Parts: sequence; C-alpha cells; structure tokens
Amino acid sequence: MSHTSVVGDSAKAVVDTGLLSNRILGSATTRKTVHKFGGSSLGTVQSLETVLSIIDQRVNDDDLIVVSANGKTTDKLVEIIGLVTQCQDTEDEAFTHLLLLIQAEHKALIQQLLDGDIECQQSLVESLNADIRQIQQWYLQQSLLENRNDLLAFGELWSSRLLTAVLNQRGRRTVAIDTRECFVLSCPVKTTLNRQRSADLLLGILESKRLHVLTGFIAVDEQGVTQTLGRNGSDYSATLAAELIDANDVCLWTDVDGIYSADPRIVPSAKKLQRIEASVARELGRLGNPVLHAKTLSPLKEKNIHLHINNTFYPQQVGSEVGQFGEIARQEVSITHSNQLIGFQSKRFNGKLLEQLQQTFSFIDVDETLQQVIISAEQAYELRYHLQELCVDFQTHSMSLLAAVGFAIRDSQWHREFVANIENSPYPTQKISVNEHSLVAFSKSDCQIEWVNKLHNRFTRKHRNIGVIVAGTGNIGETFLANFLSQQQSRQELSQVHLIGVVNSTQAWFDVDGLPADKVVAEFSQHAKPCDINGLVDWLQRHPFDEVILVDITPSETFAQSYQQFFAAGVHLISANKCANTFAQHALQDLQNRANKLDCQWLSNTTVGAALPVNYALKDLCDSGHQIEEISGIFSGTLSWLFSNFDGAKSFSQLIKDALALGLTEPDPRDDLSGLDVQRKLLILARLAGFELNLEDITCHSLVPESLVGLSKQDFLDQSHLLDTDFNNQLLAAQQNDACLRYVAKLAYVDGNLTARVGIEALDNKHAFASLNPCDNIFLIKTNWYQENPLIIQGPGAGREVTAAGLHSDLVHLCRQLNSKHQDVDIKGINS
Ligand SMILES: NC(=O)C1=CN([C@@H]2O[C@H](COP(=O)(O)OP(=O)(O)OC[C@H]3O[C@@H](n4cnc5c(N)ncnc54)[C@H](OP(=O)(O)O)[C@@H]3O)[C@@H](O)[C@H]2O)C=CC1
Ligand SMILES: N[C@@H](CC=O)C(=O)O
Repeated sequence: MSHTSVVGDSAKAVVDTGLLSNRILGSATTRKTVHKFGGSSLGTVQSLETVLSIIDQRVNDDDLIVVSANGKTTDKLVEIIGLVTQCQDTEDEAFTHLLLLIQAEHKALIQQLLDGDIECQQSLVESLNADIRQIQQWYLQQSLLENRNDLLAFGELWSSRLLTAVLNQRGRRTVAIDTRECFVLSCPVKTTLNRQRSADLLLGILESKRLHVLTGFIAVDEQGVTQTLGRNGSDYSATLAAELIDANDVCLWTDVDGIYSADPRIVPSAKKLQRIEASVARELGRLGNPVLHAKTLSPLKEKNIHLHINNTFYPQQVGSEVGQFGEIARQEVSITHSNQLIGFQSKRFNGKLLEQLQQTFSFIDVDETLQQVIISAEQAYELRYHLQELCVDFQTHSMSLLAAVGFAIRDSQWHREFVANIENSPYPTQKISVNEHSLVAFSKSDCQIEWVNKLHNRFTRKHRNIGVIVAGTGNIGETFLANFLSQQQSRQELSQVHLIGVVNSTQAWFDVDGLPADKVVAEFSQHAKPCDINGLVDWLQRHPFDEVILVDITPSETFAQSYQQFFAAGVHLISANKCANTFAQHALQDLQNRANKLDCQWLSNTTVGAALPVNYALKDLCDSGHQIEEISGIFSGTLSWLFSNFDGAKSFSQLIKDALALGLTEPDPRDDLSGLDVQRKLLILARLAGFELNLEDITCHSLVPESLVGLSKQDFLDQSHLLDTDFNNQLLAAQQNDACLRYVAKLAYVDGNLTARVGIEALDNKHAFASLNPCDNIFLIKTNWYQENPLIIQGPGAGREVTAAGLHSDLVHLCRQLNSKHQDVDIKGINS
C-alpha cells in the first residue's frame, strides 16, 4: 500500500481510503473492505492497469477482491446460449465465431498483461483452451443448455485467474477463489445464501497474508450444482462476501461516478449524492435505480456495512456512499423515474394468492383495491409464466413511475408538495403510493423527461448542502464561531449551511455530520487531531458536500500561499487574512484567474474596514464608470483608537496593550504600528480601483523604531515603554498647533501620475479625519464626478464583533450566489 502520510493517524484513514463516513475515524486498523471490479473495469489492458494501480494503492491483504467477467464476456456467453436455444442445428458458424472471439480476446489479455512471463502465459492459455474445448464438447453433445450456468461461470473464472496471475507476477501473493467452493444457495430461485455453511467454507479457504480474488456472479446449490446470481450478480457476491467475512465496507469499482439525485442523462442539473442513507438506497433499488439493486443491498442491512460506488477511471473522485449517517445526509431528496414497468391486473389478485406471489416476486406496488401488481419489465416475463402455470387469468399494461425518494419523506413537508405537484402536472397519474421513504406516482402513460426535470428542480432547489470550514480560532475566529448558530437561524440563505471543520495552526476537528457551532471552541482541544495544511487540502478533496467554503481567519502567509490548492479542490474562500490580496500583482492575478477558471468564489470584504462596505462601494463606483482620483483616510482601527485616546493621560505603550486586549490590533501590534496593515489596505483598495501596483510602491512611515523590530511579540510589549517619550513629544508639538496626530493613508492619481503613501501626520483639529470616534475608520473617495463633495464612508473599522459580522455578511453573499448557481440551470423546453 502506498500512503500519503500527512496528518495524524485518524485523519490519515480518511485520506487513504477516500471514505466519507465518520465511523472509520475510530477503527482504522480493524477495517476490512471487499472491492468489486465490474466488467467495464476489466475489459482492456489499459483498464486492467488502472485496476492494478487501485489495488496497489488501496487494497490490503485482509481485504477481498471480487471480479466480474472481463468486458462483455458474459453478454457473449449469453448470446451463445441464445443461438443454441433458438436454432440449435443451423448456427454452427455463428457459434464457432463467437467462441473463437471470446478465446482470442482472453488470449490477448493474457499475453499483454503477462508480457515477459512465458511460463505463466502458457499455463493460463492452456487452461483457457481446455475450457473452450469443454464448451465445444457440450455443444457437440447438445448438452450446452443443461450446462448453461457452468458455461456462464467461465467468464468470472477466467477473469479471476487472470487478475490473480498478474498480481502474483507483480509481487502480490494472491490466490484465486472459485466461489462455487464456498457460496452455497439455500434457495437458488431467490438466490438466498446458506450463510452459516458459506461462511464456514469461505473462512476455511482464506489463507493468511494472501490477497484473494473471488469470482463474482456464481455459486452452487445445496447439491453442488452451479447457479448464477442474476443480473448484477457480482455486486451481490461482493456484499455477500462482506457479510461473511464481517467487513466494514464494500467498494463497487465501476464506470459511473455514483448515484445521482436523478438520472443525469436526462436531468442536467442532477447532482451526485455522496452519502445515501441505507434505507433510502434500498427504496431507490426497489424502485429500479440502475446502479443500486435491492438484492445487492440486502446483505448489508443487518451489519451496517457501508457500500461505496467509485469510478475506476477517476479513482481520486469521491463517489457515493450508502450507509448510516447523521441528519445532514438524511436531508437529501432524489427523483427517480422508470418507463420499464408492467402492471398486471387480475380478479384473483387478493388474499392468499397475493401473499404467495409477494414471497416470490419483488413487486414495486401491490394494490388489492385495483387488483393490480406492478413489477419491473425484467421480472414480468417470469411472473407471466408463473401465473400461466397457476392458470390465473390476467391482463397486462405498460406502466411508468415518477417518485421522490428521501429519508422519512412521508412525514416531511415534501409529502404535500409532491401531491400538489403531481396533481398540477400533466402526468396522467393512476395512483400515488405513499411509503416511509418514497412518494410514488404511477401512470399508464410514459413519464416524460420534462416532468422528471420539473419535479427534480422543485425538490432539489433548496437542497444544496454547503459545508463551512473555519481556519483560525483566535480573536476573530472565536467570535465568528460564537455567532454562527444565531446567524444560521436568522438567515434563510444559511439554512443548508453546516459547520463541518475547524482548524488552527496545528490541529483540526472535522465532522461531516456537522459540528456543534455553539460548543466548538470550548470542545476543540478535546476532539481536534493533528493536522497541517496538507492534511486540510487532502480532506478538502474528499468531502460529501455540494459546496465547501473555507473561511480564512488566520494571519498566516503560508496559509494564503495554499489558496491555489484550495481552489484546485473546488473550495470557495472568504478571507479576513490580508496576505493573499497583497501578493505581488502577477501572483494575485494568477490566483484570481485560477479561482475563476475553477468556478470558485473568493470574497474578502473584511480585509479593509472590517464590516464597512468600502470594498463594495469602490467596486460599484468603478463599475458605474467613475475614474478614481483619490482614496484617502484613516484605515487602521487600532491607530485610530490609539491616537483618539492618546491625550497624555495614559502612556502610549499602555494604550497599545489596551488595544491588543480589545482585539483591535493584528496578532502582533507592530503590524499596525509599522504601517504594514494600512499599507496593505491601501494596496487592496488601489487594486480594486483598477490600479496595478505592489506593496513596495506605497511609501510607508513606520512607528516602530529599528531597535524594537526584531524582538519577540512579548519582548516588544515589555519594552514598548521605550516609545513613550517620542510620542509624548509628537503629541505636545501637535497640540501647540491646534492639531492632532493621525495615521493617514493617501493614494492620488493626478495627470496620469500615481502616488501612494501611509504615515503619521499632525492634522488640524478641524480636518475631516480629526474628529473620529476612537477606532473609527474613514474612507474618502474622490472621482472625476465626486470632486468638491467626495464620497465618505465612516464607522468602526476593527474589532471582534464588527469583523465577525463582516465575515458573516460575506458568508451570506456567497451562499446566495451558490444557491442561485444551482437554480441557474435552464434547459430550453424543459425547465424554462
Ligand atoms: N482584529 C481585527 O479587527 C481584524 C482582523 N482581521 C484579520 O483577521 C485575522 C485573524 O486575526 P486574529 O483573530 O486577531 O488572530 P489571532 O492571532 O488571534 O488568531 C489567529 C488564528 O489563526 C490560526 N493560525 C495561524 N496560522 C495558521 C495556519 N497556518 N493554519 C491554520 N491556522 C492558523 C491560529 O492558530 P493557533 O491557535 O494554533 O495559533 C489562531 O487560531 C488576521 O489576518 C487579521 O488581519 C481582519 C479584519 C479586522
Ligand atoms: N489591526 C487592524 C484590524 C483590521 O483590519 C486594524 O486595527 O484596523
């Protein structure tokens, strides 16, 4: 196994396996998984190589592998049976052609995959040739139909032999298992397993420190006769094996991305359901979902085994996981439909007969009043045959269904909405069946694509799950988290927003079922696990949410350097951290381009003026055609507070400590006193106004003497009294001139010349910047159209509550955008 080891052990389990449920966090060492590879994953040398790399990276020796037949082998074997059934005497040529084709395809796979290992190649080819001769013999002896199950079994047999040989050749000690040695069916018609006997047999065969490759699809009855497990039988084999060996998980590696909220081939806005509650999955399977089959899911029920549907060809992508989850996953609703149903009606459909039929057939609906049963077209043939044998008269008609499926949907607000929608739709409904997890409308007409789309848009519009991760639990982060719950309760846009992670510089607490926002700070140290930025990036690549927003409330340059990776993981960002916005112009441009390209949003309105709407105003002025000529003012809450309160009564150094305690300053107050924070803010506004410049283009007057620059934060605070004499002198000089001290930022654009500077000034007491409330910011903006009477924005520009409020405002704006992004899907003639 190759691991990407970047975080603590528990989080590593998430990284390594790509599983979404929290339950794996506690039991990383005891987990066993059954991996099943479908025919499309095993059809070509290239796809088999992909499978081999998945096995290399993700499959432990304790795990089991179950394989389908390579490519379309089973279809070809079924075709052979079809030829023989229809025209036994005349189809020699077609039979031979098909058989030779199967032989040639398998031979080619053996030769290419075992290239260089002649001995192993020969042995496999000899076994293959012997099997082909056996089939020819059955054919000549006209006993092929009697041996049809043995014929079909060859597909999985060849596939397991080949994979085993290749794994052995590549150094993985592997054993092939023909499941006819251990899967014993007590009832072949219903494909029910004799669990005890099968478990004893399988556990008896498994060798320690070996990987095992099991044939899917086949088993034997109590008499040892080969039986097949029906359509999608290999998936069923995998879940049976998981039940027998007490595995925790089953991974179905296939050629689809997962389960969608509707058939994505006809509903363009369908979204992948990353976590599906097991009971809901069973209901989807019962209603005919093409990927989830009721039979496959049945062995998982008792033991709470989770099922994963993953795409072999995109193994890094998060697929769908079926299992038991918390509230967030249970809110998902999906729309399913089928036009492949048959309704059977008979006067004799009541009482005992219905009861008996229900034991043999899986009906989608049974209605004694209408004397009707509805069954999939696939099973209709057998039902028809069965009823004829019982001499029951019946009529059939084709039927369709359109259903909403979700956890406890019967008792939810969706119930009334579904009925109202169906009643007002042109879908000519025969009946609506109400079940615990599904609401199903049946009709004798086909269900049209537009009705599926309409219902889907109505039902999934409000269901866009947004996960929020907060980075930084300091001064501002803590207040942001403290207000999270009340914000969520009061803002409709946040109703589907869930706090799923909190990280600081060394640790993280993730929970895909949601964290308790009101307790998260208090309980953080108890639950958090070691995690660095790489661990966070890995986690972000495998989450079960429609969108994830990362709120950066750190002061960290390193964290800002990782924005590229966050965007690459499809994550949206809200920054209070000013570092990324003040990167060199080209680096910032690259970052913004990347975000745009990846359809990621990035808001950072608190980086200047905290919650004051200065960024919005400036952007709006530019959008409306104003040419910015001057941006000036007091941009630092800390420096505003310090100079407003500094009247000689208290020392300047004591005031610095007070500002720090009030949460106004940067984590290190020297970032305020040095002018860096104001310089950054002026740069951010200048760039918003369309000017291209860098930090060093802004002249900066620092208030921190050289001697205090290199000290630790604490040493600086201890020695800050060294500043007092100089500031007292500056204050006296200003007071003597009816002036006050202010730290001013100014950008001017005159006759094509741009100048920008930040520094301390003695301002006349009547100056607009002189009479501010302590901590207030003031922004003065002059444009070609705002000259004598410039735009002024003034108000509190720093502090815990206002900054947290500004971040919440960004969150609401972003969620509004993300929610409307979902509604934007307009398909002419379908939903518009
Ligand atoms: N004060 C204000 O009024 C305003 C502040 N801001 C900005 O808000 C940000 C936060 O300020 P403040 O809350 O005062 O800072 P604090 O120092 O109080 O808190 C910083 C938090 O960030 C965490 N952190 C640091 N580095 C990393 C990292 N690499 N990865 C993950 N987490 C990290 C720290 O973790 P740990 O606990 O492990 O140290 C800590 O939890 C700053 O960027 C500031 O400029 C913006 C507008 C206004
Ligand atoms: N330290 C900053 C905080 C806001 O950005 C300030 O004082 O303005």
